[in-house]
Amino acid sequence: MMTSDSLDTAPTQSLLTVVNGILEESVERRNGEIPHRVACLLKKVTQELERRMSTQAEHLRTQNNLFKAREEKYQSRIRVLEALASGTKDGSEVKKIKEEQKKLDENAVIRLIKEQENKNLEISAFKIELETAKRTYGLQFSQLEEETKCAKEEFTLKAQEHEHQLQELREEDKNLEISALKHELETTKKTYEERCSLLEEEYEHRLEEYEHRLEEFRNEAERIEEERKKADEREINRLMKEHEDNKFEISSLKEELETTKETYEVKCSQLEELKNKVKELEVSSESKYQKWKMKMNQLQTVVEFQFSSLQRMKLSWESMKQSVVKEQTAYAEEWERLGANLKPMALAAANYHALLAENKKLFNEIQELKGNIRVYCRVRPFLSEKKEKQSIVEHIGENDLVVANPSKEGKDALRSFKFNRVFGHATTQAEVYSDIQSLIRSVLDGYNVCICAYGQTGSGKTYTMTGPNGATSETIVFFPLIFLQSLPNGLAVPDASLFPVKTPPDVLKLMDIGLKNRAIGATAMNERSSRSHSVVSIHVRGKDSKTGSTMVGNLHLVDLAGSERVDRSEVIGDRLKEAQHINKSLAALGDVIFALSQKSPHVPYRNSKLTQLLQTSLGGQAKTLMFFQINSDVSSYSETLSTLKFAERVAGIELGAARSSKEGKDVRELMEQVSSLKSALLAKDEDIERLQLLKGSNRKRNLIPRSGSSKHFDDHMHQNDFSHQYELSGGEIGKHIAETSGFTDSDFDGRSSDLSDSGIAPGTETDGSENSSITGGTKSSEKMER
Ligand SMILES: Nc1ncnc2c1ncn2[C@@H]1O[C@H](COP(=O)(O)OP(=O)(O)OP(=O)(O)O)[C@@H](O)[C@H]1O
Repeated sequence: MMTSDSLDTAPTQSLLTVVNGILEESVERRNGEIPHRVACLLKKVTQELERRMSTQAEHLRTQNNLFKAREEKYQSRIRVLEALASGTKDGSEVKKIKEEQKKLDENAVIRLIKEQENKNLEISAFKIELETAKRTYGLQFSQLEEETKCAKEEFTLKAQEHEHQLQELREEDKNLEISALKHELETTKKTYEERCSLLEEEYEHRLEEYEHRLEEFRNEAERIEEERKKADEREINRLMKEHEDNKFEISSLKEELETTKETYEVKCSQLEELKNKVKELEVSSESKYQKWKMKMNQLQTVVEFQFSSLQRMKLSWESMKQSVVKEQTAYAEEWERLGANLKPMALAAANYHALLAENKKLFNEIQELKGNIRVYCRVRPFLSEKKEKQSIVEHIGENDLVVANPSKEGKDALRSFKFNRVFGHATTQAEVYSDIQSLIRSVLDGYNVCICAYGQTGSGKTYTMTGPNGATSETIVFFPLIFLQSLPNGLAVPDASLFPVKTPPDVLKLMDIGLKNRAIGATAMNERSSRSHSVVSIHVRGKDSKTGSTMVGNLHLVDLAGSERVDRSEVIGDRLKEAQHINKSLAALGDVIFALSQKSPHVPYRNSKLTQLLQTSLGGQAKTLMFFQINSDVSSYSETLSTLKFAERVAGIELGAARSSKEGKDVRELMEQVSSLKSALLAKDEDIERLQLLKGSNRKRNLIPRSGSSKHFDDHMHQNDFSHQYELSGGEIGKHIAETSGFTDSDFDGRSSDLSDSGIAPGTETDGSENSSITGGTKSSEKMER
């Protein structure tokens, strides 16, 4: 391998020698009259060249060191790879990489040598050019020297000649001649000096040319050096990058090699294990083969035995087949019989739903006969802006709902209520109407019907009674009333007006006027809170042209003002007064309901105009339906609970069967029949009493006087009747009242024991109820009659 010193510094050295030669010559020339300036210039050039030469030598030494270091690294890498390759069977790959790397390195070195050679050629060309210039300059210089020498010799000869002539003239006319000679000498001297200056000028010119060319050489050398520097840098960068890549590749290869080595070792150990296992298996298979052979023999005996038993089974299967055929025919016959039996059952199942519907109808009829106020509960949906609110209503069934106390947890928090009907959040006005239309139509049959809405403020009473935008034929629940006629009535409400109506739109128009006149105000709980009760009474009178019977029916639509806690509705001033009035009248309604549910002899109807107005609906023979409206948001829990408790109490009121005002021929006949039956029954009762008394007189001494026996029997019946009533409705409801109004358990038990002591037969109860439905009277009124 060539060292960079011997390779790169040689042309610079030769250039320096040339320059030194020029310098020496210049110094010699200086002695022989070469100007001092040229010597200085040459010295400067030499110094510059020396400096550059040393810089280049330094640069080359650094590069050489770099190359050496790189070569050493490659060598060590190769050594590592060789070591790795010798340690594994896959060394061939590493060798291949090593060879590739070596080739790449060699190519790089060859390319560098080529570049170096090219640059050497360039430098030697410069050297030759410089030599030629030097030679030309030397020739010119020697020419000039020759010329100067000739001129000098000529000058010496001429001087000698003039000296000789001067000697001669000295003798003749020494002074004249001397002056002429002096003049000639001066002229010659002048010419010589002129020639000298010309030569000097030429020399200067040549020197300038030389300097210029030297400058050019210098620039060229700089350019070449710059290019070379750049090329070197590029090469170094590339090699560095390559080196980095190789380093990375080698490390990844090393890792791969490590993992391969590990896997190879694991595989080797596994192979060893497998080999051992194969050996073991070989040993065991031999013994197994012997065992299998034995088993085969055994199996053969078993198979032979099985075959013989199979033959036996075949025979028995044949006999079984025959018996199965017999069974199948019997089964088919049985199936046909079953089909015939199933038909009526299927028919019965088809009628089941119809029966269910009928059942419901009958239940409603019984309800009507019992005369309970119908209690409906409707849950108002969350208004759009409060959709995210938590609901206290846990369950809504057709007839029941469960509310949860938000301050309690678990089962203790839940409380269930049963009503005639419960309407959930999604119930529409149309659905409500379809449920109550038969009730409303009964107005046309001469019944008094009262529909009343009760609930806390903002719970949807007005919505239920009139629809979302007041009374319109699309939304109002009660619109399909037909053939309405007004009937004058002395109303207890002052300033109440009575208008004749003929068609449903007439009614709607009046209701609309009434709604507009109704006091409405905004409270914290309802933007359009009704601040008064609204009662719309529709009086209907009709006549059956066929039978000649007449009927008079009343429909009361009562939209109560909201019950409210003034602290929650945040009312003040007039609103507060309104709220107090509203609450007072509602409290009066509560008192009436309480008295009725307890069958109190005095019912305080006269405590408020509202209860006075509703007297015929609550205590008379009307059909009454009360909507209890509730809000299901958590903040309304206490109001909702008290509304539901109140509703529960209302459900316990027995009004007796509603009585129609229709009185036709058939009804009159029926009434007559009933009264004759009643008198017959009374005669029979007296007979029984008499017989009982006779029987008793035989056993006891103290005879009961005949005049008091009837009264005692009446009392007995009275007691039975009361107990019967209590059992039908009071027992169940009594419990609720006990919870809501401080009715104690002992009271309740006492009444229950009355009931058990009475010993009334179930037949008597049935007789009693049939009686009341025929006469249309209530149970209490029946008692009075007796
Ligand atoms: N079933 C329902 N579906 C949709 N919105 C309802 C329903 N019930 C009530 N609302 C709405 O709730 C708000 C309060 O209803 P409404 O005015 O009928 O209550 P209210 O019980 O009559 O109140 P107040 O006793 O204060 O007069 C109204 O905006 C009404 O439209």
